[in-house]
Parts: sequence; structure tokens; C-alpha cells
Amino acid sequence: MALAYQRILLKLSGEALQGPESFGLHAPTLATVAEEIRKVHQLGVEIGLVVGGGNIFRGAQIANAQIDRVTKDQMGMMATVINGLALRDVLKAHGLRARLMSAIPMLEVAQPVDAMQARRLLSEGEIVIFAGGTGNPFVTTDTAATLRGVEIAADAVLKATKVDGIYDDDPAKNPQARRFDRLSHDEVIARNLKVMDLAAFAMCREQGMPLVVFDMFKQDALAAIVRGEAEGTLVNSGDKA
Ligand SMILES: Nc1ncnc2c1ncn2[C@@H]1O[C@H](COP(=O)(O)OP(=O)(O)O)[C@@H](O)[C@H]1O
Ligand SMILES: O=c1ccn([C@@H]2O[C@H](COP(=O)(O)OP(=O)(O)O)[C@@H](O)[C@H]2O)c(=O)[nH]1
Repeated sequence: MALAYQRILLKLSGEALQGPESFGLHAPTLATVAEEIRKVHQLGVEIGLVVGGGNIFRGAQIANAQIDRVTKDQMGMMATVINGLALRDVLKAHGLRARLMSAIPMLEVAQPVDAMQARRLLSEGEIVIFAGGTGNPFVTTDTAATLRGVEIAADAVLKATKVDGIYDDDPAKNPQARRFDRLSHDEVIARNLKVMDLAAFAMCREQGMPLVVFDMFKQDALAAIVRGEAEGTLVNSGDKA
């Protein structure tokens, strides 16, 4: 079967791992995520993962004036490593081969990010989880997702989030908001749509990297996307859309 995307970079927010809890990791939710990933792996898709940390720490939201913003962001990046460790083991428990790489050197728990090695592992069917964000403060894991997506030469970045696509207004605030099936990178900028942080989106646009925003908890949505079926919102360069 022809796949729309042979290699993907899937971005999972930390919140996507906390399920109904208000903090941390929720075992049944992790298992559901692993199962959705297993299904696309079975189709022959190569999968790089970038995991967020919002279920543990979001740097900018830590309310303590005595902790420097750089330190707060470092705490957030450590949170992504905690999630990455959990995800690696859960993926393994679901029969997948998975490897954790961290942008922050932490040799006892994860190997350093190495894009070339990651490409090789992906082509051998291993799932590579990139944790530690970009390793730099003042950005989010969305930036890490586009960066790793470009580095591993992914065919698309897939952003799994709480909403099922990109709307003409924030659907959490405006119930009348309407979802787009497809958009160009330029339209996202022109309409000022809050899809991901601007630095991350600017990189997608510059690199002509297709982006799909979708709901991870809609069963089989991920598999539908890699098969090229209409699901979520696809952002592509004008000439490719
Ligand atoms: N135009 C829009 N289309 C879709 N979602 C939007 C839009 N504007 C704002 N949002 C909000 O963005 C949120 C997802 O973005 P973000 O906070 O980056 O998610 P995550 O934590 O999954 O990285 C959604 O919960 C949604 O309420
Ligand atoms: O390259 C990065 C990625 C993440 N973070 C920090 O890690 C936190 C957790 O990441 P994010 O908020 O993106 O997680 P998500 O919303 O995806 O769960 C962020 O708030 C930042 O504080 C960072 O400083 N640099």
C-alpha cells in the first residue's frame, strides 16, 4: 500500500500523556498512545517522536520569582526526559524497538541526539524518541519537533494535540470556530492562526515541511493520516497543497 508519509516526526505533548489526571503520567493513556504508534509502525512507517513536558513542568508557568527563567526551562526540558523514558519502555512493552536520545547530555539514561544515527535506526525500523527539547531555553518542544523533523528528513511533522485540527479561531474559546482541512503555510501566517509557537512554525514554512495537526485520541487518526486520508488539518506549501 502506498503511504502518504514514509517517515514522520510525531510530536506528543506532555499533556497527551497525563490523560484525565491533572499531573504526571496515566498508564492507560500511555498504552493507548503506544497502540496507535504500533499500528502505524506496522504499516511500515518510520517514526521519530518528540515528547513535551507540560504534564510535569512548563517553564514559563512555574510561579516562583526566585527561580530564573533559564532554570525553569531547564526543569521543563528535564520533564521531557522523564516522559521520554516512560514512553520508551511502554513502546517496548508493546513489542516495538525504541531508543531515547536527549538534547541534554545525560549519558546514564539516554544517548545524545545524533541525527545521522537516528536516520539509520529509523530506516531499520527502530522508533527514536527525542527528549530534552532543543536543549535551549525560551523555546518549546514544538520547535524541537520541527528541528528534529528536518534533521531526520521526515516527510511531515505530525502534531498530536487536544483539538482535532486548526480552526479559524481558538475552538476552546469560540464554539463557532470552523476547522480547516488544508491550509498553506502562508495562510497560517496571514490569518495569524495559533497552531504552534511561531519560531517552530517559521521553521516548517522555511523548510517547506508539511505539518498535520490532529487529535491523538481519535482512534486510528494517526494511521489515516499516514495513508493520506483526510484527517485533522494539513498545512503544506502552496505548490504542494
Ligand atoms: N486557530 C486555532 N486552531 C486550533 N487550536 C487553536 C487555535 N488557536 C488556539 N488554539 C489552541 O491551541 C491549543 C493547542 O496548542 P498547544 O498549546 O501548542 O498544544 P500542545 O500543548 O498540545 O503543544 C488547543 O488546545 C487550542 O485551544
Ligand atoms: O527546546 C525546549 C523544549 C522545552 N523547553 C521547556 O520545557 C517545557 C516543556 O515543554 P512544552 O511546554 O513544549 O511541552 P508540551 O506543551 O509539549 O507538553 C517548556 O515549557 C520549556 O520550559 C525548553 O526550554 N526548550
